[in-house]
Amino acid sequence: VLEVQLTPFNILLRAVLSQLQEKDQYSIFAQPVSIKEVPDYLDHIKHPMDYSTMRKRIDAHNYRSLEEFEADFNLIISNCMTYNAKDTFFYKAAQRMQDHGGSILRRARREAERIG
Ligand SMILES: CCOC(=O)c1ccc2c(c1)NC(=O)[C@@H](C)N2
Repeated sequence: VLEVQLTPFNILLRAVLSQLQEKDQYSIFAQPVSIKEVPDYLDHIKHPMDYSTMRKRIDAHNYRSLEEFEADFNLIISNCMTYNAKDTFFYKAAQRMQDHGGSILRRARREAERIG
């Protein structure tokens, strides 16, 4: 059985990830971009990231700080804005996700300070 240690920090990260995913109403950030669907994606994007990969990193205790978690979130956004042109549905979705994420992460930072 996957023994995932439930530290307060890990519980916080999982809650923040769920709040971010709630804002991804079309689940375009939920899984790695499909190389079948987007064959040239890895020619442009050297560090792909998505929410399922972040969830794996939480369970593997790969995040030692909220900053490291935020860096992966920002990677999702920057990859999307790099690969997709400004007038696309995807680019606009990344802008909205960035706005929503900003306030979610600000609240999380205060909570992380509180639990120490
Ligand atoms: C089934 C077709 O799916 C896609 O082409 C596709 C699906 C999801 C995507 C994406 C493309 N591009 C992106 O930049 C990130 C944000 N998400």
